Amino acid sequence: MRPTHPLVALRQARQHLLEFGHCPSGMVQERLARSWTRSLAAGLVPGGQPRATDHYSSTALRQVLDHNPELLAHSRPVMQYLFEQVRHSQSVVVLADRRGMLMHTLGDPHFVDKAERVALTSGASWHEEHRGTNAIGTALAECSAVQIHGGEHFLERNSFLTCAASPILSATGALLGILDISGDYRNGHAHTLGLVSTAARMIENRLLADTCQRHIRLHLHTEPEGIGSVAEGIVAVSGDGWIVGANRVGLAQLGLHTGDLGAVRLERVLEVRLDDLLSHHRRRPQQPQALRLPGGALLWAQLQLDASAWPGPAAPTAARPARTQPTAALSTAPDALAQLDTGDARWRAAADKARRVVGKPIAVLIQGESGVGKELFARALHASGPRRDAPFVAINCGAIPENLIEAELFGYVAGAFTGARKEGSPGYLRQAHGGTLFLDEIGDMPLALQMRLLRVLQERSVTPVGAAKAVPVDFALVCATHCQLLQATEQGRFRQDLYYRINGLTVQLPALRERSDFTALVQRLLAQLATEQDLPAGVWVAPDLLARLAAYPWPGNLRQLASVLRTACALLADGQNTLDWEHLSDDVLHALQTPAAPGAAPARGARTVPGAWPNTEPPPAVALPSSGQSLQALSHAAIAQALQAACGNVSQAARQLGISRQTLYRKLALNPVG
Ligand SMILES: Nc1ncnc2c1ncn2[C@@H]1O[C@H](COP(=O)(O)OP(=O)(O)OP(=O)(O)O)[C@@H](O)[C@H]1O
Repeated sequence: MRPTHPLVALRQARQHLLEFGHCPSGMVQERLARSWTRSLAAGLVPGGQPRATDHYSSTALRQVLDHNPELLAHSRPVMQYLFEQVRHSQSVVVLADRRGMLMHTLGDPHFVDKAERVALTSGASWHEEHRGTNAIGTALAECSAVQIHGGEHFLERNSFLTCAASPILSATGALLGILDISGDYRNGHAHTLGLVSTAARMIENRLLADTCQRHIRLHLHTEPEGIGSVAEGIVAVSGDGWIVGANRVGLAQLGLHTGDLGAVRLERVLEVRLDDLLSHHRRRPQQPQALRLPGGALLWAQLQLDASAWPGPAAPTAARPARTQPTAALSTAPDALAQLDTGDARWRAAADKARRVVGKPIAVLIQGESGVGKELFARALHASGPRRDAPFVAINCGAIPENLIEAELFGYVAGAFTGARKEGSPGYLRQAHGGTLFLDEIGDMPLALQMRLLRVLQERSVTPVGAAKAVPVDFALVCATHCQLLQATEQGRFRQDLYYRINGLTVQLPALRERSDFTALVQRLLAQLATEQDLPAGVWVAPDLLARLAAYPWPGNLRQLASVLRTACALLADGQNTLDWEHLSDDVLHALQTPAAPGAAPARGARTVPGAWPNTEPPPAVALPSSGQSLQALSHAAIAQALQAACGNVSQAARQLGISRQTLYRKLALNPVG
């Protein structure tokens, strides 16, 4: 909204702020008062210049562009459309990333010169810390649409501007960036905020359709004619009925918060079963269906399914014969893997590959560092397949003492050995009959047992210890390892014949530092923790801390991240919902407060948030590696920091890193810390 307070009131409020450090209430909008106070606290002076670190290098800009391909791709056409609407009004249309760095601008040539003078150009930071109150920075800080007009800007040099900005959110509610229109304040119009907010909604809807293409999408509106308009709600539902994504309207229509995503089933919020929705859609794909909210209100819904993800007659555009994908299979097919999908392309490629062999007699080998989620992936694979109602039996081959592993795996008959249970034991392999056997850390299995396991897999039967007869077994086999098994076979530590038997299909899960969906993962973990710790929904991480977490190399991967967030949630005071530095334990603080070397670029393939740590803390005791060093070096530095923070206590350091003591010893054996 264009401000209604007169210029005089604005001047008096600013004077009061400078003299007393706060704005008198009622003089200016609360949101503006908060933003001015933040600007003052950042050390800015109204008549002064922006902070020295207000412009990123071209390398940093390139990295930000590389990290946001989907946001850019979906924003560009909308920005072009927006630009056509404001073409002759001396304005620029701007897209900024989630830290306020300008990624793309489209400007009226008459205004571009002026805009460039105040750095409304790619690479400039419009974070409040750098430029004080401004629409981009304030929309980021408040996570809501904002219009800042003329003298409301904190820095006087920006007071010739009028700017309207709106956040762009992901399908899971994570802040992705800011869309803004900035122009000469004399041409300011109250409608600009509505225009920019609508354009941001258009981008969000395109992004949602893209990231949730494997899911069933419900397009919702109170009028059937409203479906397909920018005012529609969109809700993404997994194959087994969980609401996994939504736009803001969709959340509001169903009375949900972003924290509910992934934690609430569709039938809890709409009086309908997913099967019924699908069967209506199969019969009349173009016709919206009327649904009731629990309170009785009516909502119209139309389903959208992607032909590639939902082949068969249910997809309106699918041309496959019904026989290739029976109708019943569509309505019952659960996709537990899709529920774990938070948008990383490498993870998704691994899941897509694995999905194709579910239900087939092909053993899957999951490779990846400790804590990347191999077991969770295996469980989801099991839950997605035809054996999902039978047991999933997980065994950590590295955790069972060598002298017990044979009996534990193959079972034993009564009195087979001293100390054996009187009634004998069927063993894990037989317990998995009909279901899935998950052998974790398969690389740690002793050589002698590898031979016996190979025989079981070849003969599909198991002979318990002390028994004379073999018992038939039938299970799907999924193995996992943190080491390169092929290398272990070359070194004679792992049997080659077993390697080929368990490796029908290998999938490699990316390390957390290599993933591009850090914010979405944090959101997912927080939603789970909110349920686990009975916290109110909507816990989030302060942007600065989030940026710092995103830049940390996470040697313990998701396990470590989950553990840090769990502790932080537990430290939240009543009524607090923002996780910040005060909610971290000291060892984590120490590790995170080690800033990257100035201008340091991450190693190839690493996910980074360039310039994420503008306020450098005291210099590190153990410096992180600088530009060009490998991921191993980053991980090694994090281990060194953790050990230093724990005064050499390996158990404590392992806990902080979120890895087992065994794994830490193994890492230290390979790469000792001085
Ligand atoms: N997609 C995910 N969403 C939420 N939490 C996850 C996800 N993946 C992993 N985690 C968290 O990370 C922890 C470790 O996951 P998991 O045990 O599957 O990893 P792993 O790779 O099998 O580890 P290890 O190699 O040490 O056995 C889990 O307990 C869970 O807290």
